[in-house]
Amino acid sequence: MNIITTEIPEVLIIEPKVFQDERGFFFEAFNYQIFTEQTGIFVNFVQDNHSASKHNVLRGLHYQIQQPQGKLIRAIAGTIFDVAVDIRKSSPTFGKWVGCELSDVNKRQLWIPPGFAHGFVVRSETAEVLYKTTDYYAPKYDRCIVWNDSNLAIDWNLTNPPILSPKDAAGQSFKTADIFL
Ligand SMILES: Cc1cn([C@H]2C[C@H](O)[C@@H](COP(=O)(O)OP(=O)(O)O[C@H]3O[C@H](C)C(=O)[C@H](O)[C@H]3O)O2)c(=O)[nH]c1=O
Repeated sequence: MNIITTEIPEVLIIEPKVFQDERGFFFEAFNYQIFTEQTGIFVNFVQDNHSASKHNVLRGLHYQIQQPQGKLIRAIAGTIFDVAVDIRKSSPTFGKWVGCELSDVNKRQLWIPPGFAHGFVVRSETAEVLYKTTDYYAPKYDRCIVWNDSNLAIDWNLTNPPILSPKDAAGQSFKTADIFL
């Protein structure tokens, strides 16, 4: 497993060791012992999520005001641009974002600890995303920061306006977001 650091020290890009042969490929998508030994992060994933999206769908930026979720994200089909925003008020990188292309080709994963807003946009025709979370879904604590917030100024590199859920289209601005972290 290869670990690539990002401009936010706690957000990591993980490249699994992939075994290719004439049949195809195999890799361990998650191994607790290797993950903790190589990252020094002790995680307890309690939920596996799976979403499928069309081209140019943008999901996010979501965060939780209580029971914040850490996430280990990967695309098992297609390509997404995955973004993490540091919303930890005490953090030296508060308000900073990092993005990474995740795809079924690069098989990269993104580790985003609790305390971040998360979102992604689909760059391929369709994409299927799997992600593990360190806490359970709690809709009453779910919040959304609007994807194109001018203070965050995330470069989604879009050619057309994204397809959003009504919830995401009505997201808060970063400045008015009720960030508790
Ligand atoms: C997230 C979630 C959703 N749901 C139900 C609630 C809705 O009826 C339906 C769709 O939910 P939502 O529109 O919130 O799904 P996404 O827009 O993909 O939200 C996710 O997208 C961004 C990228 C994230 O990082 C979060 O994991 C999550 O907020 O699934 C559940 O039953 N359990 C869950 O854990």
